[in-house]
Amino acid sequence: MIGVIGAGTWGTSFSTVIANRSDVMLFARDEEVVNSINSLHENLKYLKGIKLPLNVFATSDRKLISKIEDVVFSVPVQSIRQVIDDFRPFFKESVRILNLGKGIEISTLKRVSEIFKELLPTSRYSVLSGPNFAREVALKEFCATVVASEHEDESEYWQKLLIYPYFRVYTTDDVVGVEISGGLKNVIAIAAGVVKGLKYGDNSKAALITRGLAEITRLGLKLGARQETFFGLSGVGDLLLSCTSFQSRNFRAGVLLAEGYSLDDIKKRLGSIIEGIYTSEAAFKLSKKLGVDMPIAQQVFAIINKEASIKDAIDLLTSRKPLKEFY
Ligand SMILES: NC(=O)C1=CN([C@@H]2O[C@H](COP(=O)(O)OP(=O)(O)OC[C@H]3O[C@@H](n4cnc5c(N)ncnc54)[C@H](O)[C@@H]3O)[C@@H](O)[C@H]2O)C=CC1
Ligand SMILES: O=C(CO)COP(=O)(O)O
Repeated sequence: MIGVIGAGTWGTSFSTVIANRSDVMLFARDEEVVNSINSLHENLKYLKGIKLPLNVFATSDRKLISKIEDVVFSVPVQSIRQVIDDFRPFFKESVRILNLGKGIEISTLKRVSEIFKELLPTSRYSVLSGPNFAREVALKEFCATVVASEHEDESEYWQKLLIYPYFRVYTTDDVVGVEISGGLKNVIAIAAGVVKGLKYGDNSKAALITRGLAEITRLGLKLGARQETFFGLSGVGDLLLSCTSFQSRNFRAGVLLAEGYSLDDIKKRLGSIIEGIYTSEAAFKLSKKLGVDMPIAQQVFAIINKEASIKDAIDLLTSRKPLKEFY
């Protein structure tokens, strides 16, 4: 039995992948979600219209995690600290963790691996990230993804468990690179949505994605990541996906910002987490702290923080001083 904490869109969809090889216990905090999964085999709140395999069960009883060795975390990054705390009394000491969340904690500027190291130092941590829209995965459309762990046997454990003809899993030991690329792509996806909402052309879109990748890579390298990771599935793969598709909530949030909707309205309309809103603040703070030039992320945060209008932000980005392409 594998445990999945967070029965939102991705946690529910990901359970269908695990269910190819193992029973799944989904931990939800919302009784309505528990009941709909157990009685209808469908998560009506987060993944309506998708029938779940019969070996996916749900519960709100945290104590049941004490019987489980392998735990997948699929909760928004700003809530992870709280959720670890809630479950901590019940975890096995050497619990194996696979994190699916994409982002950076604003209050500490920590990546998720660092939060786990702080709160559950004896756990065995891996992170999975890549171009994987939840609904397409649940529909078993082919995709690829990457699992990163500092310990090869851990990433290979998850690879063996999850890989399936429609779900191709690669491994790497570059945890920093996968966490930074997966988290930061959401910020650039908001900017890409703004560009789309303003009806800019395809040249603008390509420029934004490429320069977005350049600044994500600069931050990653400063934190010790490897350059090649940014050309991989969690890097350019997920960035392309999220910057070009209305399936991305971050992209849609950007479109709605450009159309003049307030942040509160956008959150209500989309109804599930828009990680880039929060990661833009963490990126802004990290870029200042580390002295890394991240002009697009900084302007996304300025728009979200109401320090700049969209017009001001674009004026500032397009009138920057001439630069070498890589610096
Ligand atoms: N939806 C997608 O296609 C993908 C999402 N992700 C990432 O996975 C993470 C989760 O995303 P989604 O499932 O889409 O979000 P969601 O908004 O659909 O679901 C979030 C889930 O976390 C739970 N949650 C939130 N705060 C909590 C708290 N304090 N305590 C307990 N539970 C809490 C919610 O009840 C809900 O079940 C995000 O970091 C997202 O970027 C990654 C790949 C694909
Ligand atoms: O991370 C994702 C796909 O890989 C999901 O993107 P959004 O959070 O923008 O919907």
